[in-house]
Amino acid sequence: MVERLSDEERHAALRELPGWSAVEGRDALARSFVFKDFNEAFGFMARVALIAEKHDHHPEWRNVYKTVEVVLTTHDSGGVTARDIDLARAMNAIAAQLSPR
Ligand SMILES: C[C@H](O)[C@H](O)[C@H]1CNC2=NC(N)=NC(=O)C2=N1
Repeated sequence: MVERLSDEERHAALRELPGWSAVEGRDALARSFVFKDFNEAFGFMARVALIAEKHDHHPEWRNVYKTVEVVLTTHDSGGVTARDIDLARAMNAIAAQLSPR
């Protein structure tokens, strides 16, 4: 099983992850992505889904129109691990490709 990150490791990782923050009362990370429209939001989810399957690591997420709310945690480990940091980084990269700011 993958080890949970320490508070220090999690904070250090979050500093390198624009848009992500720690969830209150739970060992998890969260970010909201807002896209141009539903098509972009769903395109984002489709791309992320392929990566999630490939790495066998899946987000908790919710889509409403052009917004995708994501929570990342490693269920098997009961908290945030390097697997969540990797997926968060991949999500930021995909989102940046879809709607560059
Ligand atoms: C059996 C399978 O490998 C596990 O259940 C995987 C699937 N996807 C997962 N996703 C997440 N976020 N955490 C996990 O612990 C996890 N475990």
